[in-house]
Amino acid sequence: MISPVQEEQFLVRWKTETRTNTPPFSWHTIEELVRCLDNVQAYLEARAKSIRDNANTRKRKSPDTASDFERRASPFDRLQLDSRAPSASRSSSVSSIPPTTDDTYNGVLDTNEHGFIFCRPFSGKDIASVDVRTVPTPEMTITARSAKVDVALRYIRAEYARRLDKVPGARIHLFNTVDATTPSLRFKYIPEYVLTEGVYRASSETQEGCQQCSPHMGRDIGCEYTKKCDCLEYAAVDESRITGSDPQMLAQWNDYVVNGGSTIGFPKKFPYFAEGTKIQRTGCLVPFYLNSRRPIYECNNKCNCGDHCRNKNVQFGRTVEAEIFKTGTGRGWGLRCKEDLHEGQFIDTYRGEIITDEEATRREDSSSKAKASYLYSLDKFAESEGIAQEDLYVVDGEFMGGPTKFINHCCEPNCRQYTVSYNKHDPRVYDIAFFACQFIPAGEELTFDYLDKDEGEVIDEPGEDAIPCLCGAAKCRKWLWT
Ligand SMILES: C[S@@+](CC[C@H](N)C(=O)[O-])C[C@H]1O[C@@H](n2cnc3c(N)ncnc32)[C@H](O)[C@@H]1O
Repeated sequence: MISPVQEEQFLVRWKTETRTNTPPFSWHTIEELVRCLDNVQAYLEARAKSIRDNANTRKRKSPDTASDFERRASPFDRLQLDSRAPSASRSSSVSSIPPTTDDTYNGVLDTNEHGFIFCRPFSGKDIASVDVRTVPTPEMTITARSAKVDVALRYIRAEYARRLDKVPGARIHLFNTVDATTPSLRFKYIPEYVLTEGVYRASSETQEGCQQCSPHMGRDIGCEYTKKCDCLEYAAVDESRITGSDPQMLAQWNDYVVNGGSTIGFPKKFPYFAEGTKIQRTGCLVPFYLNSRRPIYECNNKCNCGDHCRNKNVQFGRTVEAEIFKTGTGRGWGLRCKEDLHEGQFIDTYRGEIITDEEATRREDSSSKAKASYLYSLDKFAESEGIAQEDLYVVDGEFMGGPTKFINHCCEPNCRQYTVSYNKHDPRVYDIAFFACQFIPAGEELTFDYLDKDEGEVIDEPGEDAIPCLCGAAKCRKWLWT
């Protein structure tokens, strides 16, 4: 089912028996359109064919346009249809409609609490008139009557900017000197994950806070005695602090190395610099975590250490201003920050709908290969906790999420994503957080490696439909993923 968070409406222009300049229009939800899916499908296929037939005489759109991403966002791809559902070939033909030409918009309509923003069902003359009895709001009528493409694009830009203004945290800007397009309005900015059907977080009762710590344990940094902090129970052991000066601990450690068991009581590695220098900034990830794949366990609101504990960071969200910008290099939109970022600095989390593995497979099967770039499997603890593949959850950030959805891939990236957990007893729901893995000057595009393999891990040969990589790095692998 489509999430009801943002209901989309579609303007249908009805075909009449006789040609008319004032064809009847009416507004419908996708559920209503499904009832006449065969007609809609026939229309889309006819339209696709007509665009294909005319392709030679039309200006070819570069792949660096919004329509490429709009196309993938076909609501039909997201419909869970019952046994009368169209075949796979039907949904793939819907999602493979060629891009519209410059003077058209794909007719997707977005509604919000203020009413309708834009409509333009197809190329040709402006919509001459709309039957106001079938249009839900006066704003929609006015906009529909005056929806020239350039006007519409400005409406869309203004609406997108309005939505960005409402996103909590440091401001997000939109910048495009390449063309008049705006990222799709079919995207809802959400501050937290949205849990969909069949997805459950561990109950908050399972969340423990550290009880032996206090806000002031000498250095005013919260959980500074990492041997004591319960939140760091599963964190990496700081072996450099296990020495012969404490023979009992050394013996326990040697026993642990041979026999395994709990690491409670050993000193742990604190994830962030608690006190800074010019290079090692307070709050930035320490090199051990920066260069490893170890999960980061942050303190939480059940802890005794208080709000200012330095082991709380990602949970407070983005603090740097970000800018979504059109790359102009065939990679669509990208993301950058408006200030310098230090090595190990937290940028933002990845947000989206959390869906079951089964639902992720369904969405992948009914979408293009590029869909994979929005799906993150929450599988960090699968092996250690023995969680079967089908029981894992996946984050889908394509239609709901945050600005990190715009971070492009680079084979020599400047950011990396890390696992951050606030509830060590919940191995299926945790945060994916982006940190700068080197100094990043203001304005430089943020990138990470979509494959993110461990060093030495073998990467499969690219398949026939591998997406070519345009990162331009000296060591570019030439494709995004296999
Ligand atoms: C998660 S999205 C990133 C944001 C995207 N550029 C946009 O405009 O919405 C991933 C998609 O961006 C494009 N992309 C990202 N990195 C790329 C690269 N290095 N080369 C080519 N395309 C890239 C691909 O279309 C990919 O499927």
